[in-house]
Amino acid sequence: MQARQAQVSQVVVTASQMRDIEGRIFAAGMPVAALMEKVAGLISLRVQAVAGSSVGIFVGPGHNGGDALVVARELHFRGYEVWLYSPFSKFKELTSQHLQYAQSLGIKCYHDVEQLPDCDFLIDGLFGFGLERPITDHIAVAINHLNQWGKPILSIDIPSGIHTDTGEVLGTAIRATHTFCLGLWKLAFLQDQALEYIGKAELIDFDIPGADVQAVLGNPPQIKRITSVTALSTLPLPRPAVTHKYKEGHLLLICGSRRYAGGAILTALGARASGVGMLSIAVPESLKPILVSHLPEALIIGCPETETGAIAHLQLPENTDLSSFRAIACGPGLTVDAAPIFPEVINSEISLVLDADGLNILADMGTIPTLEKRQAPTVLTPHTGEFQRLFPDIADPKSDRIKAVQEAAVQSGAVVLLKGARTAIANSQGAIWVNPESTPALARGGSGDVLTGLIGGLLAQAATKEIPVEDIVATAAWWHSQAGILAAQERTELGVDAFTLTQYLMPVIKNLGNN
Ligand SMILES: NC(=O)C1=CN([C@@H]2O[C@H](COP(=O)(O)OP(=O)(O)OC[C@H]3O[C@@H](n4cnc5c(N)ncnc54)[C@H](O)[C@@H]3O)[C@@H](O)[C@H]2O)[C@@H](O)CC1
Ligand SMILES: [K+]
Repeated sequence: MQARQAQVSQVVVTASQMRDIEGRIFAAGMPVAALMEKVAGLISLRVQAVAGSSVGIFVGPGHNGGDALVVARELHFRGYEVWLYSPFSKFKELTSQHLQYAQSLGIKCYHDVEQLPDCDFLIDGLFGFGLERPITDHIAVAINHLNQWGKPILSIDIPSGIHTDTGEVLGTAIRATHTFCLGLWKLAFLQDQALEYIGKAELIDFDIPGADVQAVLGNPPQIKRITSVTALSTLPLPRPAVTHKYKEGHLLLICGSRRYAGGAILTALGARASGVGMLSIAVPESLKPILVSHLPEALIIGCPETETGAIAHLQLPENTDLSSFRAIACGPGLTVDAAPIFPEVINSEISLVLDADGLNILADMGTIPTLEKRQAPTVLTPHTGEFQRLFPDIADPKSDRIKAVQEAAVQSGAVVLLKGARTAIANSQGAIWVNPESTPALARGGSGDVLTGLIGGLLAQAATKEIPVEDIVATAAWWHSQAGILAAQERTELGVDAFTLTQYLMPVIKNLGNN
């Protein structure tokens, strides 16, 4: 049972994949009406957990409307006052039958939204994954009207008007306070632009057979949600009983400038929290004392600096070159004046994480031709603005972030992590991880630096193991956001400065009982 839940919670589908999965279930003999009855029964149980005794239910022409009508009937029998609103005159057959039966029970159906009586909450069953074109005319007017009521709205499957795959608003959309996603997570639930319409999201598992999911999505599926199970499986825990510091990875950070000393410290604290065996930090010479005072365990490499206080060139200790390290993380606080060190960094033959000014310098050099020279794995961690500078020829990440990050990874050969409310990570084969939980508390200067250090530290520890780089990057993204969530729970969303965030990384893992 738990294994099934763990599997279902990782799965993400598009509308067409959901339709194919549904088609297989029906072809195998499950009656359509029986499935609707089962699913809507589960929804009505969840609805009853919401306060209120009178409900307005919006009914669409397809099976989303059919679900809504079964819920209406169930709530009616449970003693709720139920009113229906439907602007349609034609319905799919099953939906039409449910409407007829609901009306025979005395449940009123209004065609004009203005006639719908005042009620405690609303249920949206206008459109599900069958929405195929923008909502216009009187339906759009009605949706805008309902949004202004200020009542809780519970959407069935997806808020009506949201594109199931891209999360775009097609014309207009219901702003739900709560959405019950049916069967499997739809892609829109992982697209930033849909989040403010979805409200609190909940999956209603209705026992879709794993074989049907696998037959349609493949094994492993191309898009996966990161969960605590997937994240923990790649963490370097437990450590082997016999080991030593170099076996647990040696990470080189290249970061900081006279102007941005804090970025170097935060990156280093993120790396420290990863548990990495050895940490070396290359900074401009003048930053050395402050780094030493914050990270007494690290080896601080003071480098000659430019007039502006950036690293002028990498001056590694004697008998050391870049191949002495297992991974490099480079960028936070560097300023673009550190560009002259880049050819050496890019030519290194170990895993490389680039962030912040590291990405800006890469964009100036030309992302794709520059990365072609690299043999070892590269990880890029842009936010939307950096992404657009790195990949000016790729479709706007604002309209479909998941497609954009996928294209960027395929074209560049790098593992690309696109930061956002739902951070997405893609590899060069187009496989994607999306982080399904985060907090706006992390929208704060310096939290990205912490992530860069954390990714670098985990990569350095994993360098000799056969864990795909994108899995490690996904784990770091999950860990980082869970620390933000935990910190926000204890300190509010205003209390999660980047330093505080570093202090919550360990408790996340400890809470899971895996120390
Ligand atoms: N996938 C599954 O396994 C299950 C699906 N069920 C429900 O079925 C839904 C999908 O049902 P349908 O395929 O019937 O699709 P929908 O109910 O989402 O809507 C499709 C209907 O809306 C019309 N339509 C689409 N866009 C429109 C627009 N912009 N303006 C006006 N009309 C528009 C179409 O012509 C069609 O009649 C799911 O979202 C879910 O609620 C559940 O009943 C049971 C299980
Ligand atoms: K809906």
